[in-house]
Amino acid sequence: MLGAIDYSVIVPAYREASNLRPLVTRIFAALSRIDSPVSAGQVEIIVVDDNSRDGSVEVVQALQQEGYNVRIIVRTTERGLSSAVVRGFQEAQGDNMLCMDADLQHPPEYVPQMLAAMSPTKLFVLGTRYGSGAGAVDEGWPLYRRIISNGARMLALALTSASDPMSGFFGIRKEAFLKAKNLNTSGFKIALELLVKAQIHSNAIAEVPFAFGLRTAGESKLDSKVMRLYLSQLLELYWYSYNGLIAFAFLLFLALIFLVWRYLTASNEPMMATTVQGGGHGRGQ
Ligand SMILES: Nc1nc2c(ncn2[C@@H]2O[C@H](COP(=O)(O)OP(=O)(O)O[C@H]3O[C@H](CO)[C@@H](O)[C@H](O)[C@@H]3O)[C@@H](O)[C@H]2O)c(=O)[nH]1
Repeated sequence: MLGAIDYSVIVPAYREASNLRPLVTRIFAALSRIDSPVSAGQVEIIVVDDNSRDGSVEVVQALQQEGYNVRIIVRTTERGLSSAVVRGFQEAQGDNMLCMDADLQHPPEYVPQMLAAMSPTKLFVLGTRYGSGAGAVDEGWPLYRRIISNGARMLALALTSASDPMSGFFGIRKEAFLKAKNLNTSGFKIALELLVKAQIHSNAIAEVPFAFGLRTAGESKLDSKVMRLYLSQLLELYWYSYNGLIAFAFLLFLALIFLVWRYLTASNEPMMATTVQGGGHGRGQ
């Protein structure tokens, strides 16, 4: 008979069929080690999949047959990373809830330590890619990815004392999650959203440095839409935290960045002669 589930690991997943088996088996192998502070029987894994139709359901069913405590929620009417995480938290049985990517960039071997770091006084655990003990964050990343990642992190520094609010490897206690109202789930950065809206103070955050792995299967969903969503989420959080004036200053700052970006990209574009026939749908400049 299964004992009480104290810990829930939520895995948002879109087209991650090839990563689910190694993810689940490695998590439970880590929990089964003699030195694990949390035992495997206390843990459930919930995969929240947005109708990938890539065999993910069958992989999870096979793992269930083998005795792993894992289930999959398939959403057919909703899409998006943050809303998938929130759905998983809503379904979780455990009072301690961890979120991690399916793609093995968040090492499954850190799961026991991350779970055990949560307590009634440590309401939030953050897997951080910065600080001592973390591997080189951006090793192997292309330059543009490094600039985006560091720029995004700096813009969030005024909202939280957490060292890596962009991280998707984090945990939250259920009582803190329930305190967060009006969550904006349209973007990718649900950890930042929860840190601000659940009003997590710095002394309630436990940080666990980890080495961010490289994705070896499947594809990243990071694109320019994700970045736009992040900027609008930041604006809303500045408004939420500081009210009008600073949010307005931040908006001006964003407008300035946009203008500089337009200027730089326009000066790199080749000169082209464009002929638009009458009635066309060209985006005139
Ligand atoms: N259900 C669902 N899952 C999604 C969706 N989009 C992405 N995911 C899942 O969310 C996880 C992260 O998505 P990636 O596409 O792998 O993200 P990334 O670009 O590698 O971004 C990583 O770095 C960020 C910090 O720079 C992190 O914030 C992010 O969580 C992730 O770790 C993966 O498990 C992916 O399958 C979606 O629309 N729906």
